[in-house]
Amino acid sequence: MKSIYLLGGSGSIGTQTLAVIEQYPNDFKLIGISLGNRNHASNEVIIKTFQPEIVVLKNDQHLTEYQKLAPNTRFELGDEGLIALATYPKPGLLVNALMGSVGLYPTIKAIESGKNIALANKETLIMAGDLIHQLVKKHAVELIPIDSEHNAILQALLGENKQDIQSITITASGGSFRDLTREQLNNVTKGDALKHPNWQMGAKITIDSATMMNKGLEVIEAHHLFGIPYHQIKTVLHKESIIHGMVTFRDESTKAILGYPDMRMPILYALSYPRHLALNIKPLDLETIGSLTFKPMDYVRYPLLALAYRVGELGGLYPTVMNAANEKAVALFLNNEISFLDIERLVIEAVESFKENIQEPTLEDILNCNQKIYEKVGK
Ligand SMILES: NC(=O)C1=CN([C@@H]2O[C@H](COP(=O)(O)OP(=O)(O)OC[C@H]3O[C@@H](n4cnc5c(N)ncnc54)[C@H](OP(=O)(O)O)[C@@H]3O)[C@@H](O)[C@H]2O)C=CC1
Ligand SMILES: CC(=O)[C@@H](O)[C@H](O)COP(=O)(O)O
Ligand SMILES: [Mn+2]
Repeated sequence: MKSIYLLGGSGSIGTQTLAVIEQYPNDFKLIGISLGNRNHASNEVIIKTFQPEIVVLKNDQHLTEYQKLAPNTRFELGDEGLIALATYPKPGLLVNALMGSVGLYPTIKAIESGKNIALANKETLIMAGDLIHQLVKKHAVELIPIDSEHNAILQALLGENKQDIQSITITASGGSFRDLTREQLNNVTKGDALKHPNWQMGAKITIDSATMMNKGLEVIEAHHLFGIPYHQIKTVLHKESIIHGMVTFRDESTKAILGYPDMRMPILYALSYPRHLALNIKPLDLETIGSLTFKPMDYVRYPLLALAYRVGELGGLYPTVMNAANEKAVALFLNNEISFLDIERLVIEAVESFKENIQEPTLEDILNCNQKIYEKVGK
């Protein structure tokens, strides 16, 4: 029985992780969970059903009601609560399904407390990939990506020798505006942007997918997860999202991992790694799919992807600047304060005007930079 801790249990990845855990009551036990504010009724069901040892809430709004549902549960609040969960003194696997830069510090504390990590929160690696890499080594824990492309590449790399890799390829759906020109992007709405063609995801990543920032973040994420130089990390437009990731070896043979766009698959693999357990979903039917299509990535149409490669190469605090500017710009867009194209304008401006790089930043440098940029962007 594997003990599971879940940060961000009320979100898209969080609720799908709970669905996977429920399917395997003899393999996984939920020990701790953090829940947000978005759905009180659903929080009640989760607390009552799983009776976790520790529950972290954003605030005390419904605390007494929740306490009645789980009298033996320890309840904690806010950012300190996230750390209490990450450092809970029992081993296990921590699934980080928080959205945004808030995910970094709890990941670090969980690694320091010896927990294995199943990481959906890609922002952690964008901001502090080098530090995380060092800590994972020092504390001898596993870091397993949940992000679908990286989870696929992890599978394709099993049993392979790193020296044999020629390149890795991350597929991109193109997002909600993939059929529009840049001119047409002037008139798009938030409602349109939130309609991803293939995946049901939280609002922030759905917007990142529409701007192609998501692919940019994923390129940097892949660099840190697999230790592959940027020039060996490729992206390709693949509108079906059936192939998630590929590895090409130096003899040109290529391994690809396929599956319908359903995050329960990479989530279960991260929980059961390196085993594949059965999952009760629609079987992959290539005869019905018929054909898969690919188009070269267009860096003029998607300038944030080009920026991400540059920022990744620059290193230091640059990825944190790009990530913080993007997180703030997307929040402003979702709050109807800026237009869709303002997102990329604000991110590019933040990176271009940044002059205080530190090549090997400490955690404190990273957190300070993140906060400073977040506060500045859009002012
Ligand atoms: N959704 C997907 O299919 C995929 C997501 N990812 C990555 O996984 C991560 C999570 O994405 P997703 O599930 O879509 O996001 P959601 O917005 O659906 O969920 C995020 C979760 O984090 C919580 N949260 C957000 N901010 C805070 C905070 N300050 N303090 C405490 N809790 C907080 C939310 O609480 P609340 O309920 O209050 O909102 C919610 O539980 C992101 O990094 C994303 O890029 C990667 C691949 C696929
Ligand atoms: C499900 C997942 O991993 C997302 O990160 C996905 O990749 C988003 O789709 P895009 O290919 O449109 O970015
Ligand atoms: Mn992805």
